[in-house]
Amino acid sequence: MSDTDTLTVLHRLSDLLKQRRTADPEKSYVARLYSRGTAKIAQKVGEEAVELAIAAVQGDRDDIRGEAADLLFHLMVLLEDADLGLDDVAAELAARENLSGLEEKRRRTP
Ligand SMILES: N=c1c2ncn([C@@H]3O[C@H](COP(=O)(O)OP(=O)(O)OP(=O)(O)O)[C@@H](O)[C@H]3O)c2ncn1[C@@H]1O[C@H](COP(=O)(O)O)[C@@H](O)[C@H]1O
Repeated sequence: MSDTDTLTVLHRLSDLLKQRRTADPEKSYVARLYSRGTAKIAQKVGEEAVELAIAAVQGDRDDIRGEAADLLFHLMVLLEDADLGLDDVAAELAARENLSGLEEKRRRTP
């Protein structure tokens, strides 16, 4: 696998986000986010999601790519802050395989 392979990049970032838990907030953006707390991290995820949504509507693919990276990065910080990782999310998605979203909604709605 190459250094830019999708899963390799995500795992490398995931490992870095773990290491940053004990880093100096003066020297690391991620450590600063952790030190500002869960509400601040959640706020950043919300902001980045809105920025991505706006980029999607405007339709500039470079902007969409950049904003999607910002959102994914901050989402991974949020997961690490919650003691969760991409593996947990992948397991959730795997459990949903073979069940259509429409069928899931039908089962949920009385
Ligand atoms: N992928 C990213 C990444 N993407 C975006 N960002 C930062 O996210 C910030 C978002 O910009 P904003 O203006 O919204 O942030 P802000 O001004 O601090 O926000 P407010 O506090 O004012 O709300 C910018 O500072 C970006 O540089 C990232 N910072 C770090 N990483 C990765 O995380 C690693 C560890 O980073 P450090 O912890 O800083 O060493 C890096 O090596 C990168 O791999």
